Amino acid sequence: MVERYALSPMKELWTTKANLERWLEVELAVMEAYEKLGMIPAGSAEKAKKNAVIDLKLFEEFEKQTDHEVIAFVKMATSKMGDEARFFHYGLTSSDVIDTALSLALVKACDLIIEQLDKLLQVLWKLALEHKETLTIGRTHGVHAEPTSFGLKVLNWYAEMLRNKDRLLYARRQISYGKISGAVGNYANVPPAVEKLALEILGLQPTPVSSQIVNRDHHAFFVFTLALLASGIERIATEIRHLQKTEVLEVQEPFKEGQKGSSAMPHKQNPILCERLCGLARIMRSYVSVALENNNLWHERDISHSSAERYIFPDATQTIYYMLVKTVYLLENLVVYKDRMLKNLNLTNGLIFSQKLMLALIDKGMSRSEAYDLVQNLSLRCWKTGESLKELAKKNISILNEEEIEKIFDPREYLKNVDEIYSRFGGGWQS
Ligand SMILES: O=C(O)C[C@H](Nc1ncnc2c1ncn2[C@@H]1O[C@H](COP(=O)(O)O)[C@@H](O)[C@H]1O)C(=O)O
Repeated sequence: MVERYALSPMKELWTTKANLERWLEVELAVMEAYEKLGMIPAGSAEKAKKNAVIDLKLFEEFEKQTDHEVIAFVKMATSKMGDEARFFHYGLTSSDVIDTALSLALVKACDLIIEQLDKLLQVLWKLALEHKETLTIGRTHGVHAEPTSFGLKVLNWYAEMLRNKDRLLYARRQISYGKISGAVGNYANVPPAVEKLALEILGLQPTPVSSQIVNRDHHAFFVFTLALLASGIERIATEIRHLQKTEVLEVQEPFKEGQKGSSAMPHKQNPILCERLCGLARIMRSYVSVALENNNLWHERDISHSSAERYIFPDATQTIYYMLVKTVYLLENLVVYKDRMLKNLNLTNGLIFSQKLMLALIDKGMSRSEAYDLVQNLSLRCWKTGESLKELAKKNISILNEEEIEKIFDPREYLKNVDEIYSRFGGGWQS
C-alpha cells in the first residue's frame, strides 16, 4: 500500500503482526473446539494460548528456511509450547487458517468502511437539506437544460450512498465465512463439529461446502462492492470538478489556510482533492479484474491467487477507507456559491424555460408540433441575438397573457415537487 493513502486504524489491520495474530486466533479457536468436544486433553487450548509465540524475526527466519509461511508460523507459534503443541494445527491445512483469518480481517475492514460511509451519509443528508431550495441550472450533455435545486443533486448522491450501504451489508455477509474442513474440504482429518464450534467462537459461519479454500466468488463480490462505492465517490468528485471550473464556479472544494495551488501561478486554487479521488477510483476498479481472475483456480485450489491477494485486499480496503474519509472532509467543507448558481442560471436569457412555454401553448389548444416550432424559432433567435425569451414571448405570443408568461419564467416553479422527493427518504439520515 502506498503509505501516502494509508490511514489508521485500517492500516494496522494489515500488518504482518496483525496477520499472524489472526492466524493464532484461528488455531486457538480450533483447539478450544477440539477440547470442548473432548478430543484433546482439557486445558490444552489455555496452555497453548499462554505459551504461544509471535515473533516476527523468528517467523522470517523459519520462512526463509521452509519457504512455507504457514509451516513457519506453526514453528514460531509452538516454539515455546510444551506437550500441547501436538494438538496445534491438528488435522488442519494451511488455508483453514489463512482463509478463516482472512475473513476475520475483511469483516473488520468492512465494519471500518461502513463506519465512514455512515459519516458520509450524515454529511450528505445535511448538505441536501441545507440546499433543498438553492436554485441551480440542471445540465444534460453539459448544456443548460432546466432549473433544479442544488440540494436535489446532493440528495441523488445520498441515495446512491444508501444503496452502497445496503450492498456493503450484503457483501459483509458474503465474506463472513470461514472453513476448517481440511486439505480438500471433505473433513477427512477434522470433523465438521470442530469447524462449527471454532467458527462460532470466531463469529463466522461455515461454508456449506468448500475446496481447500473459501471460494473466491465471495471475495470478488466484496471487492466489486468496494469499487462500486468508489465510483459513486468519483461521481461526486467529478461533479465538483466541473462546477469548480473558472467559468462556472458554483462550488469549490476547501482550500486550507497556507495551501498553495500552483508552483508557477500564485492565483491558482485547484480541485486537487476531487482529482485525487477520481484517480483512486480508477485504481479501485483495477482490483475487481484481479478478484475475478482469482475465482478460477485449478481443481481443489492452486495458489496463484495468493500473491495477487497480498495486494488487492489490503490496498482495496485502505484505498476506499481513505477515499471515504476525504470525501467526508470535502463535503463538510464544500464552499457553495449560491449567487453564482443564480447568475449562471440566467446566462441563456430564459431559454431554459422553453419546455414550460411550449406546454402552456399546448394547454391553450395548439398542436404539439406547432407549439414546438414556434418556441424553437423564438429560442434560436434568442441564441443568436441575446434577446430574452420572456420578452420575445410577450411580444409574439398573444394567446398567453402577461401573468401567465411571468409564471412560466419563474424558476421557483421547478422546485414545486422537491418536497415530495425529499419525503421519500423519511426523516433522512439517522445513524
Ligand atoms: O496445508 C497446506 O500447506 C496444503 C498445500 N497448499 C498450500 N496451502 C497454503 N499455502 C501454501 C501451500 N503450499 C505452499 N504454500 C505457501 O504459501 C505461500 C504462497 O506465497 P505467495 O505466492 O507469495 O503468496 C508460500 O509461503 C508457500 O510456501 C497443498 O499442497 O495443498
